[in-house]
Amino acid sequence: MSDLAERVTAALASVIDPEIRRPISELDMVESVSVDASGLASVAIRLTIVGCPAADRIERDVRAAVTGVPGVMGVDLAVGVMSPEQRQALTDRLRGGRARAMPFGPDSLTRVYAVTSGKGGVGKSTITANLAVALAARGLRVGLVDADVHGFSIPGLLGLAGARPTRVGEMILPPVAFGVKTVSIGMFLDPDRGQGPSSAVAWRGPMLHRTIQQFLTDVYFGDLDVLLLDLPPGTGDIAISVGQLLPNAEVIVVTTPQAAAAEVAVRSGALAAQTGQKVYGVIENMSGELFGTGGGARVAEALAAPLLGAVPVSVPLRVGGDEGSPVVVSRPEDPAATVIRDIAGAMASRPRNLSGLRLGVSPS
Ligand SMILES: Nc1ncnc2c1ncn2[C@@H]1O[C@H](COP(=O)(O)OP(=O)(O)OP(=O)(O)O)[C@@H](O)[C@H]1O
Repeated sequence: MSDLAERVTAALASVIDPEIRRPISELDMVESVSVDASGLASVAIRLTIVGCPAADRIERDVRAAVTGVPGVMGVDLAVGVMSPEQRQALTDRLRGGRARAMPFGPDSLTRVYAVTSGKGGVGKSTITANLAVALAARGLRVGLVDADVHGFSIPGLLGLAGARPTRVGEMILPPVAFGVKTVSIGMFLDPDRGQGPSSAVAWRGPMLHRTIQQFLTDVYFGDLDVLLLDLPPGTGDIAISVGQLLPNAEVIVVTTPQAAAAEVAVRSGALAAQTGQKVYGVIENMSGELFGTGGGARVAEALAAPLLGAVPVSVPLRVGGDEGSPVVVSRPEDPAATVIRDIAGAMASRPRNLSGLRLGVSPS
């Protein structure tokens, strides 16, 4: 290969597949590169699937990268598609040669947080989405699984309403918003077959268990620093499934300040202990004049866990959710955003998960 062709190949390493988030050169997507005497670069790339939604972007980025190499006078770009065998080889490689297995078990370095609440409407999904975005804004690699079958509010909160994951073979590539790789049961419902959020409520035990397991196994998150799960409120099947599938997950309990809410929140936090999970902490939401304060502290005390913060009632937080523009990035100075960013700061400062390497030293 000529020097110039080598430089073109090196430049292609700067083109990142926007879904898989790795350089296309690492993904076997660069088929061939040559440069003729006149400086015309002929580049052939192959996309993972036909109709790849990222195709335009990849093409544009390839052209820009190649044109930017000094000495290149023009680009002749051929775009093809991987064969099923090539695709299989790629998905095998992305999995690190492992068989289909759940990558977030006890020996993974990813910190897994399951966010739960005693009842609906306390702002659990809003807090989870903002925490995820705040963590990603700090440079962490963040995944978010919306397992709230009664709500599916995460896609809307992140501006991903209507987004669909891309499938590469049996691998599912999650849409990314605000740096957060996001997957929701809502993304797999087929409205043409009458499936929608209301029909999903009828899903019970085994099917939900399989779905969560599939999310955790088949969705390609890559190496994550943090995985957040938005659980349905209460102590239902999903919470139990997550407890079984991810005994290493730490639980975050969201509650409002009122006594009744606090009581049920304690119950959902206590479930964590039964499945061997730890409660990382409690977040009081909608704290302040309107609803009072104290629920969070009571729940924290009952669960022997810290109160991570009290998020005040905030119009920008709600509006940001309605508009799919999380307040932690759109209005970071908002008081609710500040509290959530502080909680994310504390989470981000924890080392990677070393629960597999317990030293027998209690932190308290
Ligand atoms: N601190 C807050 N200030 C003002 N509005 C808030 C606050 N937190 C959440 N909300 C609003 O409360 C409503 C419920 O929030 P959200 O959907 O996040 O609750 P949830 O606990 O996840 O509910 P469910 O589990 O039933 O889906 C939303 O309209 C949201 O914008």
